[in-house]
Amino acid sequence: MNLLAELYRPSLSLLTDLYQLTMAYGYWKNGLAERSAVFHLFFRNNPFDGGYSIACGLQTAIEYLDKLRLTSEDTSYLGTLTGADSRPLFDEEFLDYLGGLKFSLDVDAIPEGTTVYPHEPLVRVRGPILQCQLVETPLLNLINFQTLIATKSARVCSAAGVYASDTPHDRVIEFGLRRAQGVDGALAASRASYIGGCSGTSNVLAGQLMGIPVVGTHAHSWVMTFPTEREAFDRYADAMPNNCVFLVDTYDTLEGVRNAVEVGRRLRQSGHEMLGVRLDSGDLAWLSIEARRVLDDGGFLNARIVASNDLDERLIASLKTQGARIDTWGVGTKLVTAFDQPALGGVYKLGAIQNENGQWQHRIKLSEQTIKVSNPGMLQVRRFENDSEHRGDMIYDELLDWKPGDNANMVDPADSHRRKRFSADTPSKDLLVEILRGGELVYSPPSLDSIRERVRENLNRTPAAVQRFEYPHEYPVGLEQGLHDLKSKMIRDAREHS
Ligand SMILES: Nc1ncnc2c1ncn2[C@@H]1O[C@H](COP(=O)(O)OP(=O)(O)OP(=O)(O)O)[C@@H](O)[C@H]1O
Ligand SMILES: O=P(O)(O)OC[C@H]1O[C@H](OP(=O)(O)OP(=O)(O)O)[C@H](O)[C@@H]1O
Ligand SMILES: O=C(O)c1cccnc1
Repeated sequence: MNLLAELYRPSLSLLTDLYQLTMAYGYWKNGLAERSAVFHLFFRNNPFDGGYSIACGLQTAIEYLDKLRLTSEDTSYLGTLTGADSRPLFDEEFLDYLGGLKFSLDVDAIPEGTTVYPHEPLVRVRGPILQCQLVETPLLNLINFQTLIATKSARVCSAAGVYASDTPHDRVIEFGLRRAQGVDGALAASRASYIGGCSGTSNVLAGQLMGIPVVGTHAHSWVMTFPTEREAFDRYADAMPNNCVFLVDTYDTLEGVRNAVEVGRRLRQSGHEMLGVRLDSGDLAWLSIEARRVLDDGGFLNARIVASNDLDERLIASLKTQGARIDTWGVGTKLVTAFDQPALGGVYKLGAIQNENGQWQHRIKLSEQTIKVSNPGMLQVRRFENDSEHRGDMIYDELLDWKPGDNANMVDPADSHRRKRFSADTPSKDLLVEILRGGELVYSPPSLDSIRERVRENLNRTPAAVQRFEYPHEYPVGLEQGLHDLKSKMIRDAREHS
């Protein structure tokens, strides 16, 4: 199933910023359109003041790249755009060139579900510079948002105990559709939330399009429709005996749990089991403890306690430490809108460009802040590990001499005095894998469930100190020594000549 193609049946090729097209025109006019370049997509800070992020959005990016070509409707529209003198922005010959363009990019990327860190290229795009430029904005759009939400989801799910071996029973359900940022925001958030560890979504279209399990209880309006809460639960049980999670807080929460127990007994007599109750207001810690007692005393030891109401990872962690007996967490607004940090600041920077003789030339973007200076080269990430944990990631340049299997010496990009060494026999692997070659897909996209499994494996191998919410330990990410030396020289040269 191709989510983007389903949602946007017409071409998505103009889903880009106009400046990508103005530059494309400039490259073409100057005879540079086919000049090879390499760009990297990366972010500079983990979201939510956290210690890690979860790569996400690649499959949607592949769907976009795979279908990429400009239709005659696209080029006709571009032909209507005019400049300050009211003349066309683009000439006909250029529009014909765009219309005939067969995208031929090489794309490498870190698979979805992998833990990733600041400065690491999540996606590397190589090929004619005009093409690299046109895909910048949509790649950022797709990867930034889904990476942000998958990271939020992983944090929420970790807090809820989804990844802990002693609480395998705990679940998080994504309830965000009603408060998400539009239709695509909601669907992309459902996908990324599922990847981050949620067990299901309330969004039925996400279920239909992507096979995400759909889950639903009932609203206060159901209870308010009937003269009494007891009658509302009875009528619901009659209608849906196989899906009974009763919302118990419309009038008096514990009275609501007692009503649920009564209706649950009646359900049992007809051969059905009440699934649980939902709490949606009040002191969720105290009410869940009391609700557990009422359910257990009533003989409903397996009935689940679902809680919702503006939850996020910090509130869930606090409720856990208060001894809350909640085992299913319904999380909406704060998950799908990434409420406390609504955007990931991923960027896309040029690393190298070929000269007219086909030789690669490194490029760098300077900044007042050293940490914001881009990394030159054709970058790859090497992850070093031991039997149980990831130990550090080294960004290296495939155009330089260092090769996998050499001793590794990496330098902290924020502080060149901080270094880390890994001997040649330390187990390690490259994180970026081949996705497209010459515009053709060479990657077998994994299922959503295997991406979820990758998140679990990666978090299991990420040090606990890196995963904690308060002042997380900084996971070591460094530049390979040769790359660090080249970058330092380029900074010195650029500053001398500016
Ligand atoms: N034990 C608790 N510790 C910390 N925060 C809690 C606890 N119980 C509930 N909360 C949170 O406190 C916030 C306020 O909840 P409360 O039900 O009092 O207000 P409300 O949502 O405005 O209620 P109502 O829906 O009845 O208007 C919610 O975000 C809720 O998740
Ligand atoms: O709080 P969130 O994390 O965003 O989770 C979704 C919320 O949406 C519903 O409330 P709403 O008041 O919209 O409808 P209701 O009448 O079903 O409670 C639900 O009861 C949750 O409280
Ligand atoms: O099924 C639910 O309980 C639900 C669905 C959407 C939003 N809030 C709750």
